[in-house]
Amino acid sequence: MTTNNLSQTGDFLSVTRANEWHLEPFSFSLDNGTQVDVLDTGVIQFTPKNCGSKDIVLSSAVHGNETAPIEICDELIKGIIKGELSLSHRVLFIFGNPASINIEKRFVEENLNRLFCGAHKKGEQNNEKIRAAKLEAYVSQFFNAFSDKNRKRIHYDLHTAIRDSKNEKFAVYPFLNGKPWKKEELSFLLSCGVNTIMMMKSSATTFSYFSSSMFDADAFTIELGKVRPFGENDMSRFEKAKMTLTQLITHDTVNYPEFNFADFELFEVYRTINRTQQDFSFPFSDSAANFTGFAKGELLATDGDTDYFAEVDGEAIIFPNAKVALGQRALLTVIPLQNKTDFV
Ligand SMILES: O=C(O)CCC(=O)N[C@@H](CCC(=O)O)C(=O)O
Ligand SMILES: [Zn+2]
Repeated sequence: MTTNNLSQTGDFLSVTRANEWHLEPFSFSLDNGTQVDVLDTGVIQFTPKNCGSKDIVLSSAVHGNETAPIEICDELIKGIIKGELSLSHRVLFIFGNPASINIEKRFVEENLNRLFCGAHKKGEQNNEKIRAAKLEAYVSQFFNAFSDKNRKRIHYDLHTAIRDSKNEKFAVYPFLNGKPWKKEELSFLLSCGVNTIMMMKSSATTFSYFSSSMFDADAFTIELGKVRPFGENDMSRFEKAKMTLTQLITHDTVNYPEFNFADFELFEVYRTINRTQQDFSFPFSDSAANFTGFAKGELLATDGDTDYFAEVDGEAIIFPNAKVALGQRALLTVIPLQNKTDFV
């Protein structure tokens, strides 16, 4: 696959995989007048003739082995380039870490999703840190291109989880620094088949927190299912998400069914447990699913000489990973959201 026939095939994923860390920018336009700007490997910007009212970033492959979201975005990009989908808004697609797609791993040297908000500047440089800096720049130019305060900025960072989850699809709502959560965004997520939302309580160096905090974008990390290799995803399980994303980018406005708290399971982070010692372990097996609750007093994790016990009944585990780098998050725990008044 060469870059020359991208305009015929729409196969930007293959172009991206053939150019792991860098691709010279190039542009072309579609018969319907949409401008296509390839900004780098994995980064493609679509500007329809009428720019609409939304600036939408859809990222996948921030972790290379999370293939279902890559397949969804690949299909959307192909549909747009082939003229089967007609955009109503500006859209920036990002395949975050192409080299990690090729090795079918979460990352090459370092977890890209811990390197945003300037974290890439710290310590010895590597390809993932350089990539994080570039992705920040592409997203910044995309959101800053229009100064109109009425435009709606959106960033959905699409992932799949390493473990099974009791609630198969769930979203991380980045910490909003005191601003209220948006019912309309939750209705969008529900339409994607995501009824479980985790409200974060502190800043992070994730991609979604970057767009949320720097650009006031409605941004989420969305976990659409479980990590599986290409070819092993049951794409019917992602149909609602794909259809809802298609509507989002091709319709001027989308009306979701009326918001109802009863349709959701809302959680708040109770605490974050970091791995600080080589000797870090969980008492539960690798098959323990996300959202498994523990009784007060049950052991949750051991970090060197420190044991962490559940402090409240029902404290539930999310993203347990004993192999993270020292200093990084090895476990989140959540409890049901206590205060449901802070919504608009
Ligand atoms: O299943 C897992 O352990 C990780 C799945 C994943 O990649 N989750 C994201 C969440 C990011 C956030 O907190 O917004 C991550 O860990 O980067
Ligand atoms: Zn991920």
